[in-house]
Amino acid sequence: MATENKNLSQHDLNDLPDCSGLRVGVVFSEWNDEITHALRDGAIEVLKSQNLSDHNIVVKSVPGSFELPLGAQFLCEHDTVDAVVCVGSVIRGETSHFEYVCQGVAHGIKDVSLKYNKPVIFGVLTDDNIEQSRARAGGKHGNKGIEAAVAALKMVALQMDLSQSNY
Ligand SMILES: Nc1c(NC[C@H](O)[C@H](O)[C@H](O)CO)[nH]c(=O)[nH]c1=O
Ligand SMILES: CC(=O)[C@@H](O)COP(=O)(O)O
Repeated sequence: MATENKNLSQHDLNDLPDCSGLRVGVVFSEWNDEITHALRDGAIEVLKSQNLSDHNIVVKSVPGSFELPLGAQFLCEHDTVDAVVCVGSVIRGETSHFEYVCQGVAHGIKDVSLKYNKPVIFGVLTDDNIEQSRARAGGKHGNKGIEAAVAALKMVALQMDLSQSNY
């Protein structure tokens, strides 16, 4: 569903189980920090709204979006997080570097998620210009950081449900 004219950050978390015992990492990149800080803060807002303690929201930064997968892997390797939310902002420049960064971070995040068998969420904006980014980091199209944190909690709930079911 295209984002155009839609706020995709509207969500219903009422069907989530108690999240107060969860520990979730938020890894954000420093490139385009006007955008990434808004995404980061939106993600943290969701986690706090679901009663995660400040101690259990592990916030780390990396230089750029290309480093998000390794930052997430560091957390999975050295911490007991139940999920990791990765947020970044990649904005197209003059060269094909944009394509390589976007592909690398998308595949990298997916790979870490599967390697550690836990939700590692792709909350990375891949925009043609800063206006598109602003619209998706708290503007008319919502906040992709919120969406990413919602996805993380829903995937943890799914994993916990299936691990406890006696099928
Ligand atoms: N141009 C953007 C970058 N570029 C930097 C890379 O992400 C990476 O840090 C560098 O290639 C060293 O490995 N990163 C963003 O997050 N956003 C951009 O728009
Ligand atoms: C996504 C990027 O790395 C890009 O913003 C860098 O800009 P340029 O392609 O003009 O070097």
